[in-house]
Amino acid sequence: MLKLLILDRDGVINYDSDAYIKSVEEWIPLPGSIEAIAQLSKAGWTVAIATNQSGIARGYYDIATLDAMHARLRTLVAEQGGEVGLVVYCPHGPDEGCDCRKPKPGMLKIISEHYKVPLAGIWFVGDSLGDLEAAKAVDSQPVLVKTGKGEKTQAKNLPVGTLIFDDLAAVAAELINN
Ligand SMILES: O=P(O)(O)OC[C@@H](O)[C@H]1O[C@@H](OP(=O)(O)O)[C@@H](O)[C@@H](O)[C@@H]1O
Ligand SMILES: [Mg+2]
Ligand SMILES: [Zn+2]
Repeated sequence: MLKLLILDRDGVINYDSDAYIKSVEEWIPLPGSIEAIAQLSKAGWTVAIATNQSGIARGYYDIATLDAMHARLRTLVAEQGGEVGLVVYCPHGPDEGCDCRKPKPGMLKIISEHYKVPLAGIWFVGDSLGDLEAAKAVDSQPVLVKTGKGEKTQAKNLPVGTLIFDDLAAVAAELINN
């Protein structure tokens, strides 16, 4: 079966900001994250992304800008010999009642259906409680990294069984070496 790993974006792959990541220039990879994705990819993992992007609904940036951020991510990973799989985002605001905004698991379901891989036990790596709750909702494995909002999230009441790592590089090392 396909080795599928799903990542949150802001605070896991790139630095996050309480002012949102509003441009390609503000989209700055966290140390080791690009290399981690490339190494996972070269080790046979399919790396997909599920990201809330309410900044679209709030009018802080547009879809073209979001796509440019993801093109940048793909280029950087490709330069390291890896590739990025499906990127799914929720462009909606918190009050729109959509099915895709985490902590709802809609984006995880889209990725599961795209790759025909059941979500049970699939690692979903995030920095926010909503990421972990989304994983739990579909019996995936919630994985918290301490980057982004992760240290603050760690102080909250985490879903039972949540795994905790310092950063995405540590997650990659665990998956590749075990
Ligand atoms: O971590 P992912 O899902 O990749 O993306 C999070 C971002 O969409 C933004 O989500 C916002 O939450 P609200 O959407 O305003 O509740 C805030 O937390 C921002 O700081 C953050 O940049
Ligand atoms: Mg995040
Ligand atoms: Zn949505």
